[in-house]
Amino acid sequence: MKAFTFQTPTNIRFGAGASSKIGELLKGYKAAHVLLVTDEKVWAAGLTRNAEAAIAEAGIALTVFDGVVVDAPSHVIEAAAEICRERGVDTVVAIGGGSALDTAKLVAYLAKTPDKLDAIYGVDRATGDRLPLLLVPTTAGTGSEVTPVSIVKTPNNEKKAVISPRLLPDCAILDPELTLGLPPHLTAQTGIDAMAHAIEAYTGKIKKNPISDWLALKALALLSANLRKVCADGSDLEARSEMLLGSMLAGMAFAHSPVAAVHALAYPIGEIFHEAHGLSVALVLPYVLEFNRPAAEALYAELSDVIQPGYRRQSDAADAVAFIAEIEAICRDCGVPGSLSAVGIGEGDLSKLAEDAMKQKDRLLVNNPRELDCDQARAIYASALAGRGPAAD
Ligand SMILES: NC(=O)c1ccc[n+]([C@@H]2O[C@H](COP(=O)([O-])OP(=O)(O)OC[C@H]3O[C@@H](n4cnc5c(N)ncnc54)[C@H](O)[C@@H]3O)[C@@H](O)[C@H]2O)c1
Ligand SMILES: CCCCCCO
Repeated sequence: MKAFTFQTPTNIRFGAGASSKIGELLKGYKAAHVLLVTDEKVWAAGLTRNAEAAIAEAGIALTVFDGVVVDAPSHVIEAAAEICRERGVDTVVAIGGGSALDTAKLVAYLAKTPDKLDAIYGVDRATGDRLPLLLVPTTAGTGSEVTPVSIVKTPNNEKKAVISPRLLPDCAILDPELTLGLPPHLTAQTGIDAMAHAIEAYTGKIKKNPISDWLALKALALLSANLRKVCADGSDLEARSEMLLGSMLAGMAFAHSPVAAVHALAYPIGEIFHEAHGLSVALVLPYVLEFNRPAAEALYAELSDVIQPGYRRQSDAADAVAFIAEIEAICRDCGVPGSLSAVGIGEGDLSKLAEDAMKQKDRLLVNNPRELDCDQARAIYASALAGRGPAAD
């Protein structure tokens, strides 16, 4: 068996109402002044209320930073880190989606180690200390609460990654009650992003390992069994719980066997057309899988009865086709638009999208089960523009 390493937060608290118990946890981290990182919508929805009450009950000072902006722009991260330094914050808590979690990870780091963000983009370049960090996801989701990754939007609208074990939190608190109010379109997009994490981790060419495989398989089983349910009825707490667990397991999986072409082709849609990350992923997912199929047939076949428990295995070829058809059906059933045209993308945009996707060659595309060049990336976008149906070869 190939050698591998595995790293994940040591402290995970999972359960309905878990965020209400954050006060005792913070006392354990000797917190005296907490910065709560969230965004206006999450705050206005009352999702931080229980945590704020618990922090007050514990006699801990609190500064609320509700300035998180989607895709974690660098200037927001730097501003919040400055607030920490100015006000003597000693602990960072985030309650929100991936944008809030990614913001908080770097706020906790930069508040303690005043690096320049430009100096720490990439792998293992953030080597300093950070403030104690607790992450509470409200989408299911990016899995950012258990990954060593923060994705940052730079001033020139590029998405850059800081990848360092320093970004893993001291504690991940998963409270499914906080996801109950996630609207159906966000539920679908974030759930499909989580499925893409599991699929790409499972087919990762370089770092796939037995633990990332087990995590990806369990994640995919949980996510595919519950996504339609929570899109139809967001009040289903058990289904929401399984989605949150699935997205966390998918995060752990891709943290060790990184994502690939689905994400490489999704990023430019977010950067150029400012579409939400999850939607960008969902718009290209079936088409990238179809492109990969010749090289990933056996692996996709292994996933065919994971996402459809009643599916009877036939042959790798047939099972891989069935797997992609079911992913396509999940996207369709959960309301994902069937064409890139739904977000204003036209034929004239495809070359630029493909050129930008190729910028992820060294970080993401290297993990893809099938090599792809710029022309093939453009052809995949063309298939995604043409809409539901077979993609490019
Ligand atoms: N660090 C990682 O490992 C990792 C992995 C994947 C994606 N990401 C990044 O995460 C970001 C996407 O995160 P996301 O998909 O969770 O969305 P998000 O954090 O950008 O939030 C999207 C919207 O959903 C709202 N929202 C969040 N939770 C809600 C709730 N429970 N009820 C109602 N509204 C709610 C937010 O207010 C926001 O308006 C992107 O920047 C992406 O690059 C990071
Ligand atoms: C290694 C880069 C991780 C990307 C996270 C998914 O957007």
